[in-house]
Amino acid sequence: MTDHALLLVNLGSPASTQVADVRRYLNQFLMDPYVVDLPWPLRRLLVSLILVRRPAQSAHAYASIWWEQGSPLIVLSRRLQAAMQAHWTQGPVELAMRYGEPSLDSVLSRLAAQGIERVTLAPLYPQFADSTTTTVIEEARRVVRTRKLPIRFSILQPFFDQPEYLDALADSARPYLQQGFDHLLLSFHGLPERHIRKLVKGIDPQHDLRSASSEGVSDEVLAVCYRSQCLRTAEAFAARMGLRPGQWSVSFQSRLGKDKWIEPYTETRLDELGRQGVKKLLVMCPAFVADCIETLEEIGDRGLEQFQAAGGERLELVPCLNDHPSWVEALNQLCARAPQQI
Ligand SMILES: C=CC1=C(C)c2cc3[nH]c(cc4nc(cc5[nH]c(cc1n2)c(C)c5CCC(=O)O)C(CCC(=O)O)=C4C)c(C)c3C=C
Ligand SMILES: [Fe+2]
Ligand SMILES: [Fe+2]
Repeated sequence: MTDHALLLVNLGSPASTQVADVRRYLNQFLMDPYVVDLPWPLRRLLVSLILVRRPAQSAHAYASIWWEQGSPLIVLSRRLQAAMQAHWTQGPVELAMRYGEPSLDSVLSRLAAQGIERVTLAPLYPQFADSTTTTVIEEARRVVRTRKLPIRFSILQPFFDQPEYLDALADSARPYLQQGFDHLLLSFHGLPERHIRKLVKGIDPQHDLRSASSEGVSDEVLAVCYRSQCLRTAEAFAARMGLRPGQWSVSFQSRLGKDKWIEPYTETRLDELGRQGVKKLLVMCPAFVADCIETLEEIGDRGLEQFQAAGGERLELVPCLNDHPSWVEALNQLCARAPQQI
């Protein structure tokens, strides 16, 4: 059978580091109601305000990490796509981005024109959030509906606690941990607390968004609570690596706007760790499967400066899974058991 495609989907990047391209990308990204979850008039107003200064700042940041072949996120995702093709024998392996190019619309239309009727859709996010997983699935469904494409989906489920993903994380990080370190910080992308509260309120309105551990969280809450899923990933990783309590901690990065985001903030932890006398800090970012502006610039550049200003000496960024062979194998196994949608 060669008519069953695998479609990897990541977030996407601006077309270039030009301010106009960054503004176009940020506008598409932030006007997504799953990302800025306000009614349209308020969303339009808030995003327009963000677009006054942010595009120039972000363009500068993108320019500092951009590669000759393009955005690291896209280049690394292409490498993963190429590596996956050797494992996925049921049909083509394609890559789409939720924002920017290649769009879900263009890739799904091309697959349908080639006669592909089954697609395993793989949102490349280990932990579930409406602003990442849900928006990919809904956009893919919208394209199929509006273009009347004869495509049926299987969908890769969030894999934050799956042994294949955790083993791949352990394999890719092990050489860095073996070199020795004073502390390991697992920095996940943040999320406004409101995004989680609205999902858990019908299940457990008292769910604690400050807890230090995912222990005792019910399966129902765990299924929708991004923060608990991040904690669960970190705890399982620490157990696999035999880390002692106090040797590692979790934080959340990339806060945007004035809303309350999930804590502790990575910025705060970098200051604390530097002041507490940590000299060699390892940072890994398990919410990202590919290195991107958030890992390379926010942690690798700005995070390092901040850590050193607080008294730290070395900050080593553990690369994301990218196209690590263990991850390629793991992703193939996870995708092979993705449930078919009705
Ligand atoms: C890993 C999961 C991610 C979640 C959850 C997420 C939520 C989220 N992000 C923003 C705002 C921005 N994120 C930006 C970059 C970015 N975000 C993710 C992943 C998640 N985002 C990735 C992989 C990237 C990198 C893109 C790249 O091209 O390298 C940016 C753009 C960069 C910048 O200007 O800082 C913004 C803005 C919100 C508001 C949000 C949840 C509500
Ligand atoms: Fe983001
Ligand atoms: Fe960021």
